[in-house]
Parts: sequence; C-alpha cells; structure tokens
Amino acid sequence: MSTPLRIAVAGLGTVGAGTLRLLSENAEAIAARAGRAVQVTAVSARDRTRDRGIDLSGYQWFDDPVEMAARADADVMVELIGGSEGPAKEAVEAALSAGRSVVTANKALLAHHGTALARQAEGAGCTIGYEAAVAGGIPIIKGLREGLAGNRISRVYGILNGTCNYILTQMSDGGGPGANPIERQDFDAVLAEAQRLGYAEADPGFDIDGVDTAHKLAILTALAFGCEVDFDAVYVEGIRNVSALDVAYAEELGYCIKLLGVAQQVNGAVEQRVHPCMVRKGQPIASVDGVFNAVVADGDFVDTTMYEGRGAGAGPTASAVVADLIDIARGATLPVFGIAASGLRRLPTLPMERHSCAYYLRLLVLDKPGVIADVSAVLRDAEISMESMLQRGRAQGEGEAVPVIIMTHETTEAAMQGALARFADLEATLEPPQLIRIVDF
Ligand SMILES: NC(=O)C1=CN([C@@H]2O[C@H](COP(=O)(O)OP(=O)(O)OC[C@H]3O[C@@H](n4cnc5c(N)ncnc54)[C@H](O)[C@@H]3O)[C@@H](O)[C@H]2O)C=CC1
Ligand SMILES: N[C@@H](CC=O)C(=O)O
Ligand code: NA
Repeated sequence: MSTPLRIAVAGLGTVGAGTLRLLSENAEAIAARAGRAVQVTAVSARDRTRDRGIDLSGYQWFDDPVEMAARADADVMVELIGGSEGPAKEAVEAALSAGRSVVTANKALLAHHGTALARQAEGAGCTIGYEAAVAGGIPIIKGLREGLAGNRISRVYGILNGTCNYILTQMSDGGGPGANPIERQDFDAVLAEAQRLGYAEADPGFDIDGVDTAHKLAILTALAFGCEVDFDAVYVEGIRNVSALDVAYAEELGYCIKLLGVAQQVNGAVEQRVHPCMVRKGQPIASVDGVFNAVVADGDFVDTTMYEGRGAGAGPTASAVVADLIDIARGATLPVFGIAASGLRRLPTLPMERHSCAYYLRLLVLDKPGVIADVSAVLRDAEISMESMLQRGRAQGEGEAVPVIIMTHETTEAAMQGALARFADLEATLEPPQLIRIVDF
C-alpha cells in the first residue's frame, strides 16, 4: 500500500471528535477504499486538557490552528472550528498557501468567502472538500457535482437545518408516538435539547434565524448553477415567530410547517430565499422530520431527485468529512464548485418583491362587528383573492381577541407587503399579522 494521507485536524468539538472516532473505528475499511491509510498527525483545539474520550497522545499538538495549517507534517488540513472569519478562515488560507488541500464543515466560511477560497485552492493545485458543510451526512455535494453533472439544474431546495426541523417537529404532533405538542413557552427547552445533541451552531441564533440555512443555500446555488457564491443575495427569515398556534392551524388545514431554502433560475436571474413554508401533507418533503434534512434538485434530463438523511450531529457530519478525505487520498481534485472557479458566473438576483405564491395569514383581531369586513377590504384593495377564512369560536366577550386565519390565492410579495402594512393600521388588529408562504411543490 502507498504512503498514508497525513491529516491535521483543527477543532475537536462535536464534529472534530466524531471524525477522529470514525477514522479510528473504520480505519481498515477507509484504507481499503482510499488505497492507503488516512492518518491523523496533528490536532489543534482551544483546550488541550479537556477529556474528549479520545487518546490524543500520538498526535502533534498545536495551540494555534493557523500555525498548524502552515507547519504541520500533513497533506490535508481539516477545519472543524467554525465561523466565517478569524482562526478558521486564517487556517484555511494558510493551508492552501502551503499547498495543502482542505476539508471543512464550515458553511459560514464558504458562504462568505467560497469563491475566493475556491480560486486560491485551484490556483495552488489543491481542492476544498465541504460535503459536511451542507445537509450533514447527505452526499448532496457529490450528488450535484458528480451524479447530476450532465444536467442543467433549474431548481434546488430543501430542509437544510437539522436544529430547526427538530424544533418544528417537536412543536407538531410528529414528535414521536405519544408525544405532546410542545407549547410556545417550551421553544427554548427544545432548542436546549438540540444543543445537547450537538445539532446547533455555537450561536444557535444562526439556526433559528435562518442564517445557517442561507449559508448552505448559497453554497448549493453556486454548485447547481455554476455561479459565484452570493450569500448577500439570499432573502432570509427564520422560525423565531412560528407559534404552536400556527403549527396547529397548519395541521388542521392539511399542511406542516418547514423551514426551506429555495434557489431557482427564473429567466436568467437567480432567486434565493429562506423562510418558513406551509408544505402540503403527502408531499415527500413534508414527512422529513426531526434532525433529518432533505434536498430536492430538478435537472433537465434526470427530472426531480430527492436526497434525505441526517443533517447534523457527530456521526453523520463525520461521515461526510471522511468521504472527502477518501476522495483526496484517491487523488481526486475536482473543481470546488463543479466548474473552474475562474469560470463561475455572476448572475443577476431576482428580488423577493417579485416572488409570487399563496399565503397563510394569522391575524389577532378584536371580536366585534365589522372587523371581518375591514380585513376583507384590505385584501380586496390589494387585489388579493382569499381562498378561505377560518375563525374558531368566539372570544369570551365582545371586544376580546380572536385569531383569524386566511389562506389566499397566489399573489405577489409586493401586494402582500402592502396589505400587511394596511392591516397594521386597522384599529382592531392587535399584533403584526403572521405570514407563512405556501409552497406548491
Ligand atoms: N454540529 C454539527 O452537527 C455540524 C457542524 N457543522 C460545522 O462544523 C464546524 C464545527 O462544529 P461543531 O463541532 O459543532 O462545533 P464545536 O463548538 O463543538 O467545536 C468547535 C471546536 O473548535 C475549537 N476551536 C474554537 N476556536 C478555536 C481556536 N481559536 N483554535 C483552535 N481551536 C478552536 C473548539 O475548541 C472546539 O474543539 C462548524 O463550522 C459547524 O458549523 C457542520 C455540520 C454539522
Ligand atoms: N446547526 C446545523 C448543523 C449542521 O449543519 C443544523 O442544525 O443543521
Ligand atoms: Na452533505
């Protein structure tokens, strides 16, 4: 067998420790597939003394991951620290400058600097493996870059954040047999559980505010459409305002709520958006629950394809990291985003105001005569047609608050934003309306 592939690992948290465990437990199978051993030679983390249940004594220790990236006795640097700036970015740049390929799980870094780093890597004859950065253990980077390489991709979308999908699932009846719907006040408890399970980002705001999904979507967009990574072009809304009431109404109406990232080409422009969606039950993506992710890609020859698996956690993410290492050990140096980085196009962005779809609206209004007529008038004036309206029961007394649920027919985002502003002006409207877009796929 040929000489081992020597790797230096920066970051020994959930993913780093998982990667070391996988490399050790499956060493024989990995070596057989890679054609040579994959051997850790150096490691770096913030705390040398922390008990991770792994013996680090055989590895060279570096306090500074940037120094390790530049000087370690290694062929590949594995970056599992996280963050779009600071030590993660500096370490990746240092490794590429030293002519070492990089494997990373860091979607924030690639969303912000993916194009520049791909250029640096390809200029140095290296590559960047980032299977772990998008949809955890699902081989979606490989799927798009290799499996669908012959197709023109028109749309890619999916559930890209395990933490949010876990929270939304727990908030619905789908939390498992006998599970109780979790009330709004328990949102923090569900999030804490996702953190304990190693799913959440260091700052979980990145998960629940949709930023992590947007990072992953920006990467998928570049790969699917052969364009530069443009995180700033992604429209982003998270799940912070989704309430148990919305989840319950969605169920009653035959939907479930999912945080989706959607990228599509529309007349030469690219639309990238992340927001909670009402997905009709029975759609394949509606039954993807818990920490699972799913990605759907539409190609002109292959038609629709869907990929599903665990999107977060030590094992699935380590699985993706190690797959990239095996590719590099085999000598594969594919262009980072599927075509040479110098050829990535800059495509125009389709602004969110131009998006059109049907909407779910939840208003909290005073229960008094004339309110429904006022609400209907706002929609009429905005030329939005209503598909249905739901008001359950009555408040305890006239003048008290009741939720009103409206499902609209398809309309534009611009018309809907105009209507929302008018609703806010109505005397009987007690809080800003909740809006969730209904998807038809
Ligand atoms: N946890 C998950 O399920 C997934 C995480 N990721 C990504 O993987 C990366 C790592 O995530 P986790 O393992 O969850 O994070 P973590 O917080 O568990 O681990 C981070 C590690 O980086 C080390 N670190 C931080 N600053 C450092 C510095 N200045 N020098 C050296 N080491 C430093 C910490 O000591 C720790 O060992 C992030 O980019 C994250 O977005 C990607 C997919 C799934
Ligand atoms: N925090 C992320 C981790 C994987 O990318 C998630 O919950 O999906
Ligand atoms: Na993946």
